[in-house]
Amino acid sequence: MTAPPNHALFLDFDGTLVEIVDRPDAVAVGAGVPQTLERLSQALGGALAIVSGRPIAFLDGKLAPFHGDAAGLHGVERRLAGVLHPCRPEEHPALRRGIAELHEALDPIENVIIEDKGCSVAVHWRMAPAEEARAKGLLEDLAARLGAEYRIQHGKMVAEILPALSGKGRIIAHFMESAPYAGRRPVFIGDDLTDENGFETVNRLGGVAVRIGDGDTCASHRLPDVPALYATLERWANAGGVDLEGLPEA
Ligand SMILES: O=P(O)(O)OC[C@H]1O[C@H](O[C@H]2O[C@H](CO)[C@@H](O)[C@H](O)[C@H]2O)[C@H](O)[C@@H](O)[C@@H]1O
Repeated sequence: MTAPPNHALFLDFDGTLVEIVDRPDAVAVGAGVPQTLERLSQALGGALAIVSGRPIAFLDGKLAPFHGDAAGLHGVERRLAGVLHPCRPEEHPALRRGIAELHEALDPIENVIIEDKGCSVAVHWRMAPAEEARAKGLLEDLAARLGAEYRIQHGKMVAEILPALSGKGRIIAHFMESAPYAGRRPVFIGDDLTDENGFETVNRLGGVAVRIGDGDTCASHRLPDVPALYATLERWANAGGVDLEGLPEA
C-alpha cells in the first residue's frame, strides 16, 4: 500500500527511539534505525524531525549517519534544512553559576547524575530514588532564584531547568510554518510528560499524537513500546510515507 505524501513526522528520542536505561549516556539506537529514518525522511520530502530534550550534538552522535532536522533542549536549539541555531551557554551566566552550585551539593551523593546541557541542566535520580525530594528541592530553589526567564520540566525520574521560551509544542508549531512542513498534517510520537505539550499542539493543528507506552495522555493513539515503533517506522519507510491505518487508539 502506498501512503499519501502529506504528513510531517516529529519523533521524540528517549523512550521513543531508544529504550530508557539507568544512565543517560548509555542509550543505544537499534541496528538499522538511522537508515530507516533516512529513507522515511526522503519519502516525506524531508519533513521528519527529531524533537528531544537532548542536545542536537548528542542526537547526531547516536543517530549517525542520519543527520536530518532536529530540535534539541526542548526547542532551545534547532536545525532546519541544514541550518543550525545552536544554544549559546555564554548567554546563560546565572544558570552556569547555578549548575556549579548543583555540582557542589549533589556530586557527593552517589548515583545522582547532573546532566549539563549547556543552556539547560537535568538532575537524574533513577539510580538513587531515595534522593528524589532532595534533587527536586535543589532544582526548585535554583529555578526560583533564576526567575521568570527559566522554567522546570519534569520527566521520567528527572527534572530539568530550561529557558522559559522552550517547549516541544512551540518548536513543532515553528517547524510547521516552514518548508517542507507547512501544509502537511503533523504526527508527533513520544512517551513522556515532556511530550504532552507537543501532543496538544499537533491536536490543535489537526494532526495525530501517538503515545509510546502507558500513562495518561492527550494523544489519540498509542504504541506499546520502542520495538513496536521501530516496526512501524520500517513499515512506513517501505510504504513511502506515514500510514495511520491500523494504529491502535489510546
Ligand atoms: O525529549 P526526550 O528525547 O524524551 O528526552 C527527555 C530526557 O531524556 C533523558 O532522560 C531519560 O532517559 C534516560 C536514558 O534512558 C534515563 O536514564 C532518564 O531516567 C530519563 O529521564 C535525558 O537524559 C534528558 O536529558 C532528556 O531531557
